[in-house]
Amino acid sequence: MFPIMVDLTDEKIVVVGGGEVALHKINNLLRFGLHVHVVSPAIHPEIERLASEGFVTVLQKLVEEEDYHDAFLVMTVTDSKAVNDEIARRAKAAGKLVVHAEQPDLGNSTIPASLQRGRLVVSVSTGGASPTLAKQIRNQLEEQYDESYEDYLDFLYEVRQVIKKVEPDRAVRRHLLKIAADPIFYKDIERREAFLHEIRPFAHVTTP
Ligand SMILES: C[C@@]1(CC(=O)O)C2=NC(=C\c3[nH]c(c(CCC(=O)O)c3CC(=O)O)Cc3[nH]c(c(CC(=O)O)c3CCC(=O)O)/C=C3\N/C(=C\2)[C@@H](CCC(=O)O)[C@]3(C)CC(=O)O)/[C@H]1CCC(=O)O
Ligand SMILES: NC(=O)c1ccc[n+]([C@@H]2O[C@H](COP(=O)([O-])OP(=O)(O)OC[C@H]3O[C@@H](n4cnc5c(N)ncnc54)[C@H](O)[C@@H]3O)[C@@H](O)[C@H]2O)c1
Repeated sequence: MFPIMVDLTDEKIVVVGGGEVALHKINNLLRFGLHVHVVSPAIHPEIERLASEGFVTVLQKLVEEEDYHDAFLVMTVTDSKAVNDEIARRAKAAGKLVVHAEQPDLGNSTIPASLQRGRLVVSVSTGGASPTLAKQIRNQLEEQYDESYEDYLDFLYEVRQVIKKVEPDRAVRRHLLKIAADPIFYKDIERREAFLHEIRPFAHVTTP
């Protein structure tokens, strides 16, 4: 399995099935600010609530191909293996990302356990061996990478944007970016401001 970050902001995501597992998968997608389409005759009350708040669009019916033909990502989480298999087969043939929540090798993607601190995302996959272990490792990492990383990553992002703008020389750019990643800037917030102050004056200089 190849790890990759995918921007799903403007993509259609369809979850087929509206039970407990669908709810879990939907909540995970919502954590990343995504909108989700759900197709299922039975809908978990919590999914109904999310729909009433506009986070989820529900089609309360048995799934048909037209419900996911324009989707980018399809998750099959019904309690019918035959239905899950059929959707996975068709959606994969149509070149879509497919998570088969019951038999992962019939899809082409799986969801890792993840933690998010602003721009920092850490995800853990066990290749289907043990989602529970993935969750345990994620929980351990959650303690190491606490909420303070959110601001720290914003600082690093800002530094990177400024340096990319002001420094035309690749070697110098790399050197400056390496300095920015010194752990001292994680620990000492005042130094962040000082560093930004040092590099910012050149930010208005544009290269022709
Ligand atoms: C990581 C996480 C992400 C998320 O879903 O958000 C995730 N599953 C989570 C939890 C979890 N899932 C299950 C249990 C019960 C214990 C157990 O069965 O082990 C628990 C534990 C719990 O709930 O505490 C049952 C289960 N899961 C799968 C099957 C089918 C099979 O056997 O492969 C069955 C059996 C169904 C049955 O009983 O028939 C399949 C998949 N689950 C995956 C991801 C993908 C592989 C990721 C990897 O290996 O690293 C994969 C392959 C496909 C996919 O769904 O993407 C999330 C935890 C993180 C979090 O909470 O944040
Ligand atoms: N990947 C994971 O993390 C994970 C974890 C646990 C279980 N599972 C698997 O997920 C599946 C669902 O589990 P659950 O507990 O949510 O089941 P559930 O019984 O709570 O929900 C099943 C849902 O599928 C819907 N459904 C059935 N046929 C349908 C059809 N033709 N079209 C659209 N929707 C249809 C039902 O209306 C219902 O909402 C099971 O196969 C289970 O083995 C996966």
